[in-house]
Amino acid sequence: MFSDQLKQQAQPILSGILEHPFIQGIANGNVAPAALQFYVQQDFQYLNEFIKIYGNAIAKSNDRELMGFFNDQISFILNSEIHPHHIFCNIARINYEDQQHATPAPKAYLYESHMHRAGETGSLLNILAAFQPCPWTYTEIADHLVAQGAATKDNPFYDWIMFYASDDNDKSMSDTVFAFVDRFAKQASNEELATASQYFLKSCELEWQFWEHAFYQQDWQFKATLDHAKEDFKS
Ligand SMILES: Cc1ncc(C[n+]2csc(CCO)c2C)c(N)n1
Repeated sequence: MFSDQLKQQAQPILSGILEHPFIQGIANGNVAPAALQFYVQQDFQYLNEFIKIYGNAIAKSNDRELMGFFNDQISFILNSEIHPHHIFCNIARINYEDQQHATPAPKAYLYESHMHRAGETGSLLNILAAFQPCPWTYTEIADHLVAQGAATKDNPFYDWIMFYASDDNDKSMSDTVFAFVDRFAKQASNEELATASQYFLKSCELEWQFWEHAFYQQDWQFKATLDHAKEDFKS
């Protein structure tokens, strides 16, 4: 199946994510507050873009099942994804509302642009492939942390891990997306599959880059220039 092929192709990137110092920090309950804060600031912006991309995806969908799926994703982001953000904010001792006005940093900007670009191709296969690493890598991260015994009650990230860990009784969100991907892949040419695979793998790398830029707080070199320019237009 195409989804199995995608997972296999992405293995080196997935290993890189699981070994990333940010994820290791979650495993041992110790991540620098500055990294958590940068993550929440950037993720808030990233998820806003995600909602718009899902909205566009609904406009391209022709069946109610897919429309319902995208609708569920939007609801999930609006109503549930705030929970893991609150966990990071509590650990970093920062106020969530204060983190919601950041300028997207270069890596987040690239990831958001990549998603929009997938949308612009007009192909639901490309859109689903580009967005799949979002639920997939998070489920893999959480399940990996549970399997390595990191989800203990004394770990401050316990609730974060359990939020994303897959539930035995429930088909995970990630499996649902892979099922849609396979459905569209059946009607696709080899060339279309190759394109979708590139969208998928680049999003996987951008997931890695997202942890990386938060861990090291990588921002625009001339961020002060950007921010000063914003001030110039404030009345
Ligand atoms: C950079 C980044 N990637 C993935 C997620 C996790 N996530 C966001 S929405 C969603 C459900 C799928 O629509 C999941 C699992 C995140 N918060 N930030």
